[in-house]
Amino acid sequence: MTIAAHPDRKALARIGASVRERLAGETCVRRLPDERAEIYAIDDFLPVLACIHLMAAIDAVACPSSLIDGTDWPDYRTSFSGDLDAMDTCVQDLETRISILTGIASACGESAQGQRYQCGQYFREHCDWFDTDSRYWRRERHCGGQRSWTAMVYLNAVDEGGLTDFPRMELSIPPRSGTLLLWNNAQPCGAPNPWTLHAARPVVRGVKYVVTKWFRARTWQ
Ligand SMILES: O=C(O)CCC(=O)C(=O)O
Ligand SMILES: [Fe+2]
Repeated sequence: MTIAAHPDRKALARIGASVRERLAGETCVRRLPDERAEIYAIDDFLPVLACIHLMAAIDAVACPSSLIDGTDWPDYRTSFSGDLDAMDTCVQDLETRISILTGIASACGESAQGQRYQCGQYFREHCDWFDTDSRYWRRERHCGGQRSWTAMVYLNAVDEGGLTDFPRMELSIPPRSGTLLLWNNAQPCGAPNPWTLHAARPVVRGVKYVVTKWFRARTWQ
C-alpha cells in the first residue's frame, strides 16, 4: 500500500504532531531511547489509592480476554479483562488526566479496559493498530477508524515477569505502580508503525494489573 492510501493517515499525522508538541513541553515525560517509535513513560501519573481502587474494579469485571479480530486463539492472550464503568469517578479522573496530558479528546478513546494477568498469563506479540485489510476493519472503520495512540497505566509492580516488551526495538518496560506508558501507533506520516509491535510477557511471580485506553483517529462510537 502506498503511504497516501492508508486509511485515516492525514488525521493520524496531525494527531501525532500535536501530541508530540504537547509532550515536548512536559518535564515529567521521558521518551524511550529509540527513534523508530514514539514511546513515552510518565512515572507517578496515578496516585496509589486510585491504583488500588482500579485493581478492585478490574477484579469485578474481569473475564477471559478476547482478540479484536474475533478469533479464538486460546494461547494468544491468556489474561482476564473487562471494560471499566465509565461512571466510576476514578476511571473518569484517569481519562481526564490522559486527555489533559495528550490533548486528545476523550470522545476519541475507546472504553477504558482493565486487564489482569495472573501467574503464567501473557499477551503475545501484536500491534494495537488495525489491519485495514482484515474483515474486522469493515466494522471498525465506521466506529472511529484507525487507532492513534495507546495509553496504558500500570497499577502495581510485579514480583517477577510481566514486562511490556517491544521486541523489534529491544525495549523492555517493567510494571511500576502508577506509571503511564504512552505510544503512537502511527509513524509521523500517519501510516501504521510496525516497530510498535509489543507483548506482555508472562507473569512469573505476583499478579499484574493495567488499564489501557486506545484512541482512534475520529470519535469512537
Ligand atoms: O499488559 C501489557 O503490558 C500490554 C497490554 C497491551 O498490549 C494492550 O493492552 O494493548
Ligand atoms: Fe497492545
